[in-house]
Amino acid sequence: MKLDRTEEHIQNLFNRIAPVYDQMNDWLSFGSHRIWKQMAVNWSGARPGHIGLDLCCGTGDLTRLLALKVGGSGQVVGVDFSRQLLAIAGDRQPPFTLSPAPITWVEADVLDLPFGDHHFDCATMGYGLRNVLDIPRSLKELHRVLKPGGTAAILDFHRPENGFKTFQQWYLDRVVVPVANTFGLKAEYAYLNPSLEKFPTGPEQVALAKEANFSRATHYAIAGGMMGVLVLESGG
Ligand SMILES: C/C(=C\Cc1cc(O)c2ccccc2c1O)CCC[C@H](C)CCC[C@H](C)CCCC(C)C
Ligand SMILES: C[S@@+](CC[C@H](N)C(=O)[O-])C[C@H]1O[C@@H](n2cnc3c(N)ncnc32)[C@H](O)[C@@H]1O
Repeated sequence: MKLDRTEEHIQNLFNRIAPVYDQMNDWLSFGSHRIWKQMAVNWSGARPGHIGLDLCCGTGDLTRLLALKVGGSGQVVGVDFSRQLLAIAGDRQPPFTLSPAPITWVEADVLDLPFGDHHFDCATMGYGLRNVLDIPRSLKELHRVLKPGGTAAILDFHRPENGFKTFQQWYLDRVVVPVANTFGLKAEYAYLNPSLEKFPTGPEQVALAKEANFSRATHYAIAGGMMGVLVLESGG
């Protein structure tokens, strides 16, 4: 399947799936995506009082988890260029809990962030890196806005090199796409499988992070290798 890769195409795709995005993720992963997102936030290095950034925040799942981590003395910014997903994020109340950090929602392109250099202590990016048009530029922007010693965790799909690869391909094509089709979103979800073919492997992501001047980069395969988390440190 040829990927029509323009920013406007990606933006429109996510604006179209916005009404069912969260529900589809919960149904199709049996809620497991929430565990994977919590793992990414736990690996992000976020601490109380930090200024945190969630890139490609969508409806704000990781943004709210980051807000819980940095707490009332911290701040969190969620960035996305899908106005429809951001609207859902802004409407959702954080889960009842003690003083999560205030969240600011920003509609912007993560390839051209509207923030100064070295502003954030920590960052997350959940299922965004595979969808940006320029992965090296996205990593360089992330490095630019992180403080020296800042940390980040990037969660996304991972193409396993084990028996789960066949299962993952089957599940995406034979379960995810037919369910999406019931909402008239067959093409939008059919994009998933081929997008994995082009996505850099864990070791390739580590190499790209080093080229973006991150001092430390480690990739952890999770969920049987069907997902992965790239953990970064921006260096002194
Ligand atoms: C939260 C998840 C995916 C987010 C996501 C990312 C994208 O790039 C998309 C592109 C186009 C349309 C939608 C998305 C999108 O939702 C991961 C969970 C949801 C997945 C749709 C389901 C993935 C299932 C795994 C391959 C296998 C799950 C095994 C299991 C626990 C039975
Ligand atoms: C699969 S969703 C992930 C949403 C959320 N992080 C989560 O884990 O559920 C991918 C998100 O990336 C956003 N996105 C893709 N490219 C972007 C870009 N260049 N700038 C800002 N947002 C972008 C899309 O609008 C979409 O909200």
